[in-house]
Amino acid sequence: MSEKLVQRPGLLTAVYPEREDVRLGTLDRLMAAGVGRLSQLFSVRTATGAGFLRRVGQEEAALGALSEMEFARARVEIAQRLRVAGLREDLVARAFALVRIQAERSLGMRPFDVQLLGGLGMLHGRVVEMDTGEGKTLTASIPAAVMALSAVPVHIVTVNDFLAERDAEWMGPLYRALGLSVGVIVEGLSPEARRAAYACDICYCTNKQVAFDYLKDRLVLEGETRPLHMALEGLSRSTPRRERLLMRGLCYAIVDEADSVLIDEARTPLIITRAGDHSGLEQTYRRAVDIARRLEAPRDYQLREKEWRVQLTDLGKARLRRLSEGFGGVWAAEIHREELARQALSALHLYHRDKHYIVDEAGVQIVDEYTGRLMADRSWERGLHQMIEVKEGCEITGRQETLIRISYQRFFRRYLTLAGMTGTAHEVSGEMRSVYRLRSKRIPTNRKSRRVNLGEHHFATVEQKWRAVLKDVGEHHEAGRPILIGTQSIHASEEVSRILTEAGLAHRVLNARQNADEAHIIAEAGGIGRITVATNMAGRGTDIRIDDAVRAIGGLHVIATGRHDARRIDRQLYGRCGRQGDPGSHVTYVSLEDDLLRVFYGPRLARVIAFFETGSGRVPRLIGGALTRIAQQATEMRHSATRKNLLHADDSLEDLLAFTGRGN
Ligand SMILES: Nc1ncnc2c1ncn2[C@@H]1O[C@H](COP(=O)(O)OP(=O)(O)OP(=O)(O)O)[C@@H](O)[C@H]1O
Repeated sequence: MSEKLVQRPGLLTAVYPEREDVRLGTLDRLMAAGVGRLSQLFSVRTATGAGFLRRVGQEEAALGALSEMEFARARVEIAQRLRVAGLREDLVARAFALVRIQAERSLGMRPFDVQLLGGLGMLHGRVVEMDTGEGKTLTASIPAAVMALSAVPVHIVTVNDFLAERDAEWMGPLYRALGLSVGVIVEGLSPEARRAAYACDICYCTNKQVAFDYLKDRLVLEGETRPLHMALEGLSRSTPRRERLLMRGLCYAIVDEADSVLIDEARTPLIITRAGDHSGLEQTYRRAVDIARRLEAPRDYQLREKEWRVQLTDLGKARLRRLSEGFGGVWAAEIHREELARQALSALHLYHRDKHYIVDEAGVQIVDEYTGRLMADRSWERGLHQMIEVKEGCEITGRQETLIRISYQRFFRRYLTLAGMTGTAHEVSGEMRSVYRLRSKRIPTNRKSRRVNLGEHHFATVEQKWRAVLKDVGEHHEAGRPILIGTQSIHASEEVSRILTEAGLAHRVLNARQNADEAHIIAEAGGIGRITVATNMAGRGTDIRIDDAVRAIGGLHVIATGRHDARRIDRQLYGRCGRQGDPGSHVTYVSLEDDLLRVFYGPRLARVIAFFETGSGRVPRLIGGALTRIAQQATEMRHSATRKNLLHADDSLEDLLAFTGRGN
């Protein structure tokens, strides 16, 4: 049994007893003064593991025997003591017991031992890895409640509005019964509503909303964070800046799907902008796309999909010069001219409609490659977005002027204590440690997993893959089992939908274009005979519940119709079945024409495809498996290396995908 140091949030409240004072500026100041170090001096040791569970068990027996009145009194007393003494082991164990009892009473779920251990890990500022479906939502509520009882403002950060709302509503009765308030921040809330939600003891939000609100607060503070200055201002002005702040600082956060937020999104800069002047630029974008359409591969340029860039050849450069002769302005300078051409060629040939973006009445909207969701107010930088708009014949949006920016990586490092949870941490635990100084902890499953892996099947062409998928669907559908078919893009989901319709199989589709009914589709996806086709949207966080009738015939069957660049994303999809010890199975179908393999191996693959194409197109497992594994692992390593480089070179942020927050 090991012993761990625990930060003592009691100190924070002791220094600033008025909780309203624990504000952004104050906290930055506290951090600068080295509160982290100070609190370690006062820190206490908490046993982990079996000893802790035993202690919670004893406290639970004592608290459980109390009358309702006595229980309420005990709750107030625990909170008071936590506020004064901080997270002392005996108090933490008592608080955990309190939350466990209350969760059973308010939610009908008694946290399992493994959930208590997960909660303890997060209280220690760890990223806990708990298998998909093990109940992370309930697990997070335990450290959240304990921190909140100790008067530390808590943010629970989820990956989308849907989950933020769902989790806040689901866990709400528990918090309220503990005397804690709970708020939720979603897109489109007014500043007043935001302020009210952040003022709650526990606030559910998305990574994007919370980071933008932080940026807005920084704009209000205009870099001024000295508490003395702010106090004076409070006396002298009728509307001091402090009143205009949205949050109460960055104290303790639990990041759900930590690998997605802290790793996949780490390099995304968040930017607050104001409309800039783009007169004149519009013509430039149109000309760039026009010229790019006249350039030909491979003579004038080469597409380097693997490195995600376009390279102009010498012939292409000369042609570009001739085609832009007489345009003057930016076109006269070789470096700008070529940059414009490369951007326009990327817009035309690297970014594909219904994969990287969709076009609807709002114009060009980016689709997140990991979550499959639309990112309504995100745009590509350096004119790329505008050039895609030209390509698609949409109205060109204005170029924005940057007011302030931050990356997720920098933002999350500003929390006094950061914790996280995910079903898939181990592939990126090293990265999490080096970038965020976050250690990860693996929590065992509550019950033995009954998820069956039916393996990976390889086919030469996409056509042949779809045929095999259809056969698989037919077999499992006949048995009555609900089926979830995971696809890599909106386009692929619609292709599968077409094939199923032709085969006369009723189904529902969930993708960024058809998401109005998301909650309803998910609620029904586990029913007998249901077929659901989805993009990665049905990956993380989606809880497909099944009943006893479905359990009896083998549970949910998940069909992955390709492999993602990152193995974690595949594992998230498989995790939709076999939850909480339920039965379930998953199977993967891959074709040598899939993007992952096509991009990695390039034209070399054509000969292999031709060799296996005859008949059913089946590729022997040894060959197909090796080809897929090598491509996936190498791609994953390349992404990881790119991320590391980017994090070290902040300047490169300019080149990347950007949010353009539209402020309030
Ligand atoms: N202690 C418990 N007792 C009974 N049911 C529980 C308990 N904890 C969780 N569950 C159930 O387990 C299911 C999965 O919970 P949840 O969606 O939080 O899992 P998850 O770990 O977040 O999954 P994912 O990794 O897929 O997001 C839910 O239906 C929930 O009701």
